[in-house]
Amino acid sequence: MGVVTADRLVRDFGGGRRVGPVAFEVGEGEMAVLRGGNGSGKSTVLRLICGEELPDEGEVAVWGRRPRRSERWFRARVGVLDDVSAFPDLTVREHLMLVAVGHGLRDRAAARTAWAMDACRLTDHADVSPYKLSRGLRQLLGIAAVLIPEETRLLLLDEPERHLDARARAWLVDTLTARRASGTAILAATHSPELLAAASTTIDLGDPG
Ligand SMILES: Nc1ncnc2c1ncn2[C@@H]1O[C@H](COP(=O)(O)OP(=O)(O)OP(=O)(O)O)[C@@H](O)[C@H]1O
Repeated sequence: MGVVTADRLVRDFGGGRRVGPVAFEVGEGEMAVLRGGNGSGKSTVLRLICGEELPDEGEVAVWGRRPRRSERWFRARVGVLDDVSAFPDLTVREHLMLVAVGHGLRDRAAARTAWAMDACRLTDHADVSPYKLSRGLRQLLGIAAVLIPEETRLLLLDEPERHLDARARAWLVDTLTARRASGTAILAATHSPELLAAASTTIDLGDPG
């Protein structure tokens, strides 16, 4: 069974704005990328896979079940990176601790948080508000939060490379490749040539013109 199965998915916003049909499967240890011009539907497909939107045609399944991001079962297994939002009165460290504790890491939460801050170049910014970070560092905070839970078996990433410099983009590819090697499935919407080159599968949504 694939981790993600999308069967003839269509999302119709009306007025000729229609995404799909698109069909694909992502299996364990695969890194699939959604490629396409601006407005081609990459973010929409990711929202369909999260269950944040429902398809107008076709079907989507995650481990054979209808996805619902609001369900605990889904959140325990699936890491989702989209627009990074934060609590203004919590520090970077406190955000990541919240994620770690929320994912049941308890006595390992502090160590895992320290690991994620180090991996994502956030250690020097541990005690500041996310809103004081540069856009690239705030993006790295979102990536750190997605990487913290170790039990996550599927990562859904909407333009993870956004605002990252060349060094961080190279690090991102290495990190996702390592995560993949441990069996995690990855589906990313991207414009990044580095991620496109590293992917095992490319899902092309074309160019809406
Ligand atoms: N909530 C919505 N209501 C109406 N139209 C929408 C909505 N969300 C997306 N669309 C339309 O669906 C199409 C696909 O948008 P989407 O954001 O999925 O594209 P994308 O490939 O992620 O683009 P980009 O590369 O610019 O981020 C666009 O025409 C967009 O205007």
